[in-house]
Order: sequence, then C-alpha cells, then structure tokens
Amino acid sequence: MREAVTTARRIVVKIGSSSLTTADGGLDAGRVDALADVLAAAARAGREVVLVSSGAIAAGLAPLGIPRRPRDLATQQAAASVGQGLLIGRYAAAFARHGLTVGQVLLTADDVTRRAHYRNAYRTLRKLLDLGAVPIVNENDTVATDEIRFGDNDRLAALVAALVDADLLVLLSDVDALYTGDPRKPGASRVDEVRAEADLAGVAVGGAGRAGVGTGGMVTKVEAARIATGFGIPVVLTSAPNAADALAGEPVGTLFHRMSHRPTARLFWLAHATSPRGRLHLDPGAVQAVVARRKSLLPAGITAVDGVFTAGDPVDLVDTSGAPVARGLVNYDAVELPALLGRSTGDLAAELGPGYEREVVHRDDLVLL
Ligand SMILES: Nc1ncnc2c1ncn2[C@@H]1O[C@H](COP(=O)(O)OP(=O)(O)O)[C@@H](O)[C@H]1O
Ligand SMILES: N[C@@H](CCC(=O)OP(=O)(O)O)C(=O)O
Repeated sequence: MREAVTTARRIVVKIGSSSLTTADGGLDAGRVDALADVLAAAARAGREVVLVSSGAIAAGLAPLGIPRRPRDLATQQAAASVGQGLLIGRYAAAFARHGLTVGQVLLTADDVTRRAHYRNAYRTLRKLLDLGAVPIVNENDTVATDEIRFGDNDRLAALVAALVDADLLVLLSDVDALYTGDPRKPGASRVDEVRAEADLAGVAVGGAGRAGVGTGGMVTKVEAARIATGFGIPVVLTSAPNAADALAGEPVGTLFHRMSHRPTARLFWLAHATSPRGRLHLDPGAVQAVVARRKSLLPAGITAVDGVFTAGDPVDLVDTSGAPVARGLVNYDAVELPALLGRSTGDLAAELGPGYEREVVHRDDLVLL
C-alpha cells in the first residue's frame, strides 16, 4: 500500500480525452460512468474530489461532422463549445446515479496565474466542495486564445492541485504507467516510482498516443508531475481502468513522490504560472551569483534587456546562450534599465540618489528554473 495515497483526503483526478472517447471519436458513456462510479465511491468514503476532465474538443467533433481533431483554433473552439456541454451533461447524469451534483468550472490561464483571479477560482472550488458537489474543471477552450491558453490539461491539473492544496494528484491516461520509452515500441519497461529527477534520466518521453485525440503525450504529464511534486503533492500516473486501485493505494502505474522542499506558494506561482514580460541577459558572473550563491541581481551583472515591462512584473534571467536560469519580479521599468547596466549600485546611488541602490531583482523575489 502507498501511504502517501491512502492518507490523501483532498484529491485532484485528471482524465485525458483518449480515455473518454470511442475509437470513432464520440464520447464513451460507459467510460464516463465507470469514472463517476470510482470518484463517487471516494466521495462517499469522505474524500474531497476535484475532477479535471479533458474531452470537450473530442466530444464535439462527431456532432459537427468533423472527422479528426482540427488544427485551427477557431474549429477547436467551436468543437469545444459543442463538446463541453455534452461532456458535462454526461457527467451530471453519471454522478446523479450516486446522488451527487457536479459543478462546471471553466478556467483560462489568467484565472490561475493572476493572484486576484486565482483567489476567486479557489473560493469557487472550495465552496463547491463544502456543499458536497464534485467540481469538474476544464480549460475554457471557447474563449482561450493561443496567448492565454494552457493547451494541455496536465499542467492545468497540477496547478489546480496546488490551488486547492490537494494531498494527491492522479493523472489518468490511456497508458497504464510511465515507461522507459514509447510503450508502442518493444523494449520499454514500466517505471514504478520516481523519487528524484535522476530517476527520469533514462526515460524517453514521447508525444500523444492515439493520433488526433490526446494532445501532449507523456511530455506534459511528466512536466505536470514535476510541478505538483515540487509543490509537495505526490502524483500517480496510470490508466482509467486502474483508477479505483490507484486511489486505494495499490501499486499500479507510476508513483511520483513529493519533493521534500516545498517552495513558498508565492515562488511556486512565480515559476509555473506567470508569463515573463521580458528578459534580462546576465554575464557569467551574475549567473554564478544568482544560481550558485542565491544572491540578488544587481545592475552590474546585466548586459542587455528585452521586453516591455514595469516594476513588479515577472521577467526571465537568461545566461549568455539565452537559456532562462531564473524568474523574478523586477524592481525597475524596462525603460529605466539600459542606463544602469554594468554599473555598481554605489555609483548609481551617488549619482542618481538612494532610490537607485535597490537590486534589479531581490533574491526573495527570485526562483531558479
Ligand atoms: N515514456 C512513455 N511512457 C508512457 N507513454 C508514453 C511514453 N512516451 C509516449 N507515450 C505516449 O503518451 C500517450 C498518452 O498521452 P496522450 O495521448 O496525450 O493522453 P491523454 O489524452 O490521456 O492526455 C500514451 O498513449 C503513449 O503512447
Ligand atoms: N481542454 C481540452 C483538452 C486538452 C487536453 O489537454 O487534452 P488531453 O491531452 O487529452 O488531456 C478539451 O477539453 O478538449
């Protein structure tokens, strides 16, 4: 038995499109019912369950006569508009068989990245749970444009798990575990447990399984597992038919253990749920100071600035090859910085006043990537 699972009280379960649709692309009522049965049993046992369900786009294709998942955003949005209604209707009927009410929660990236918004989203989810309803979350695909889109629900599920402070995240897919390589090819073996990043060293993660149904494949699931475990939330990755065993703590699928050091909530959101407004290019000494010695970033170590931002915005700190090494909240507007680059804070303060002694990014507002 997995203790991290059996003791979990608040659980976020994410199910992918490939586990909810039939081979010809329609919504599979039998599979929706089967999932509702498992989650209703967990709720009856006193657990709080939040379901993150994909499937809106897939469910909308057949009714609109569209043969396969469209590439263009407008058709995806139209399919999601039709499919989300069908999906939630199907869930409502499935949970009603157990006397449970469902509540639909459609989120955009903005809703969980901006502080004022994610407090709102949290309040709604918390209230639904207090009222004994099962929140069913999806991305608000019909209004989400490319810039504000999560695109994959694995990451959305990890952020929702952090948002509601879940004890466990269960990712249900059409594959029963993480494998060392693409399970459709010979030679791949199952990974039972992941305790540290090193356990993923030999693992080749690939794209989506059934063409035209799922989206992110294993890449987004492993990334979601990193986000959740980094927030102290263990993750079980398995297939939908294993859901009951997974929730019971049976050794099915892959268990990603929680990482011991939980970052502060503020830095977690900074790392995973903000979009940088600009980039500060660091010289090698500044990279060393920020990454290895966890120092604040001073103007002297910055060689160039890109982007349009104002003080308080998130920016990425990039090394000489342009790779991001950290994200932080900047203390200056973009237009102020060019005149300060490469100069010591002492000189700047003497010349421009004590206000210019401040760090460009304070170490308390910095998170390594
Ligand atoms: N290392 C791996 N281990 C397991 N599955 C993998 C791996 N690499 C690629 N995959 C593929 O990822 C698929 C699951 O992703 P996806 O189709 O996006 O599912 P979902 O709709 O559940 O999000 C599996 O069917 C599998 O073929
Ligand atoms: N929001 C989209 C889901 C996108 C998505 O992540 O799909 P999947 O990879 O099947 O979990 C939908 O409902 O169709």
